[in-house]
Amino acid sequence: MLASLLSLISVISRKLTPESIIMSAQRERTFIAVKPDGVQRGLVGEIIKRFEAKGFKLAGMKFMQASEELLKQHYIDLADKPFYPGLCKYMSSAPLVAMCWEGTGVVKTARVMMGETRPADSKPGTIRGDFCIEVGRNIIRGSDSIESADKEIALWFRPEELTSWTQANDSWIYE
Ligand SMILES: Nc1ncnc2c1ncn2[C@@H]1O[C@H](COP(=O)(O)OP(=O)(O)OP(=O)(O)O)[C@@H](O)[C@H]1O
Repeated sequence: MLASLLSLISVISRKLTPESIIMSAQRERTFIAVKPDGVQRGLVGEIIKRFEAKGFKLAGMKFMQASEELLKQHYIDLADKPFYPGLCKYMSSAPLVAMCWEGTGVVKTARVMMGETRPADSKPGTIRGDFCIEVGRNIIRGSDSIESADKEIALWFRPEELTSWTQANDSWIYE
């Protein structure tokens, strides 16, 4: 009886540490997609490996062929660019992997890990710096701000498709 009571107190106190409450309030998420060229070149595992090794948590993932309408919505801020129609058509032409990653500073850090839009400007060690040479086939997409991340995650995922790392179970709570 005493042992169960102590165990219950231990579980409650682990769940309600000030750190876990702060992490829950500060949870940051970003939208990442391995583009059709990244999927076709077999780079999905490599990209997931880099994000996991860095310490980010995968909160959602789907392998899908997106509609051109979804891509037009996703890239709406680029609607006046000459490459916009081709970009939306290409991105919807074959399966991609849409992901939601979570962790402190994930929006900014993911952009650093990706490299620059133009592969030629991307340093070795970044995803685009290591694996591609064409701007129109630059393997990966990542949200450029917390506001875009929120919009993009809502566009690509239903809430029930995302795991909440701070609530799922004991071993998933950040400490
Ligand atoms: N000049 C260009 N010609 C062809 N495609 C381009 C050009 N500039 C950008 N793109 C494509 O459009 C995508 C979106 O452009 P954006 O300026 O938002 O770059 P990004 O934020 O680095 O990339 P992404 O949005 O894919 O994460 C680029 O990743 C690239 O694939």
